[in-house]
Amino acid sequence: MQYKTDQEIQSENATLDIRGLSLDYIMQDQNIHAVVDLNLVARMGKITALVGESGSGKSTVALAVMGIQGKNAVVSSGEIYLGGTDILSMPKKDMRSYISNHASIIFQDPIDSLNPLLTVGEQLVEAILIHEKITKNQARTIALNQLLAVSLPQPEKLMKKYPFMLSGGMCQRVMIAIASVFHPPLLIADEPTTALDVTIQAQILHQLDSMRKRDGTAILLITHDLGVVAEIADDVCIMKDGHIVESGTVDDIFCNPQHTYTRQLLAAAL
Ligand SMILES: Nc1ncnc2c1ncn2[C@@H]1O[C@H](COP(=O)(O)OP(=O)(O)OP(=O)(O)O)[C@@H](O)[C@H]1O
Ligand code: NI
Repeated sequence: MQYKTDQEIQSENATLDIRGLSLDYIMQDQNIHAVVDLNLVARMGKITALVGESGSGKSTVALAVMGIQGKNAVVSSGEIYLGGTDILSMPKKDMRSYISNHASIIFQDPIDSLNPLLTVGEQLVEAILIHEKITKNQARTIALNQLLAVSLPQPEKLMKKYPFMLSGGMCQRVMIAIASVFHPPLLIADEPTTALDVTIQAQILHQLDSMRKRDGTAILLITHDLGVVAEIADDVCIMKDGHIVESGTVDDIFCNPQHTYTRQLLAAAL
């Protein structure tokens, strides 16, 4: 019998498996080492929280996985396995469509993420038609169901509305509906509730959790909020200055933190 290494065991069920990723932003007078030799796994049907102070490199990781990092970003080493394939080794043109079939991202500011000139219905139908060869009417039916799935009432009316007519919480639900329309194996949520009222935050997190349960989506949740992490995450990665300083299950991190920085974060959150 062959024994598996820790890395192999960790990689099983890994929808996202980042190995040794280093990414620099090239600036005129200096290079910023935004991500340094980073390893991170997001598992199917689980929520992995990526936590760290502002500027530690969390969003850079998210953008790199989506292939939408800034033009001045250079990956100097590492692999990003998405659904088992290293996206960094793909030709650029294949990479874009591969990523869009495997991953979605939602951001902090849902209103900015929607197109102000199109109705909710038009944007949802458009997103559906990108992924499925069906008629507009069929796409409309799916769109209505998607809105119901994120607990938005009166979806018929909502389809005709423009983003500015909705609250921030409703916009974020619409974003989740759009992001989950093709049941992506991976959803990245980059501080999805930071801009929302506390009461709405819990509802949005609940939507992400039901997506994980319903579709088996692996969710990478970027957040500052350790309370949210304790409540909803399965795994946690603690990031500082471009490095993952510690990772483990929620129990590992909260009950038995190894790194000084993790202890400081926990102490600050009490
Ligand atoms: N396009 C860019 N060009 C140059 N530097 C950048 C660029 N984007 C980000 N940075 C720098 O890279 C580092 C990591 O930024 P990043 O946005 O990934 O951090 P973050 O952890 O998401 O922070 P926050 O919690 O504030 O969102 C920071 O020093 C930031 O200033
Ligand atoms: Ni960020």
